Amino acid sequence: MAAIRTSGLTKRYGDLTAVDDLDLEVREGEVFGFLGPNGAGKSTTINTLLDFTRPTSGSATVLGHDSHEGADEISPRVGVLPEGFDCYPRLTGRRHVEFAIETKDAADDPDELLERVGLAPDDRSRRAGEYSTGMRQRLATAMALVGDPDLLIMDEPSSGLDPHGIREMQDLVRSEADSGTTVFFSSHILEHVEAVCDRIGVLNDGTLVAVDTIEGLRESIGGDATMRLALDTPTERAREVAASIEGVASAAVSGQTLECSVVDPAAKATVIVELERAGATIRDVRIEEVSLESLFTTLTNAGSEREDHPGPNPETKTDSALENPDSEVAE
Ligand SMILES: Nc1ncnc2c1ncn2[C@@H]1O[C@H](COP(=O)(O)OP(=O)(O)OP(=O)(O)O)[C@@H](O)[C@H]1O
Repeated sequence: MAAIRTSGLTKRYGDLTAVDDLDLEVREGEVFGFLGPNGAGKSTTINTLLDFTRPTSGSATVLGHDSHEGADEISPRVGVLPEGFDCYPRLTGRRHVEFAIETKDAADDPDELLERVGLAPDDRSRRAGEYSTGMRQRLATAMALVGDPDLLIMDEPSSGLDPHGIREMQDLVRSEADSGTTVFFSSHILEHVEAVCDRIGVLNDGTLVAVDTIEGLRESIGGDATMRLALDTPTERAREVAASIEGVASAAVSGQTLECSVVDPAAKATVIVELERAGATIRDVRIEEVSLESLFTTLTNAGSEREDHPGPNPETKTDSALENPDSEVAE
């Protein structure tokens, strides 16, 4: 069963079509990133799933129930992190979570949830009106986790968080998914999406323009990666070895660097292994992937069409495998 399924979902506001004939499936247990430029229709879609707004036509099911008819069945099983969470300024953070627990008739320990989202014990007893934006976001996340939901719907979960908080949010999303929760979240921050999502859907002007894994999108758009290997002595033999590897489209020597255009991600490790086997000494490896920003720009034409919201810079992302132990080659 799909955790979320929309079919022909359409929402119009007068002449404006915010969501246009959307067919979307989010599988149980996956982390699904919902991307799109400002005004693409992400929040409208989420509001429809949560029955905050009714579609003009089409329908949506959430956890197997119609989003409107089955709202009472859906609501206790869904945790929601809304965009721009409004707190009760006079109530403490802990009281907010206690309130969510009472409302859902759940048996959670508020401090355990607040601990999970990194809200310090002292802060839990402070009035939420005194909270920073990031603290409010952590509080809203704790409230979304109440009742161990089967589905988490998060609108911009990284909003207002510092880099440490963003990392914690990513860990939390992954650990929720590992325990079987489906996570559906919208974001503009592409590197966060890339870090946690199993699949992404890209919405543009209310229309779904792509659904795939990030690797799948890279492949379908034809994004080759470029490997730059700094060698002690970049010989013609080294170039030939690299060029003969399946998945390497071309190889060229420039100064001390051997540059390979790689069409199959698996070929990157082979290039290193085969060059070393051929006696080459590799000093450094740099890999430039087609960045998610670049994919996003290609899919949404964000740069050319929306002068009010300029598109992200379609530059490639550079990783040095030797400097960054998390990069693909080092794994
Ligand atoms: N209540 C409303 N009345 C009229 N138009 C609306 C309403 N809500 C949304 N819209 C319009 O629908 C379109 C989609 O808006 P929506 O908020 O769903 O986009 P979004 O993808 O979530 O954008 P953002 O990334 O900026 O949050 C926009 O053009 C917006 O102005």
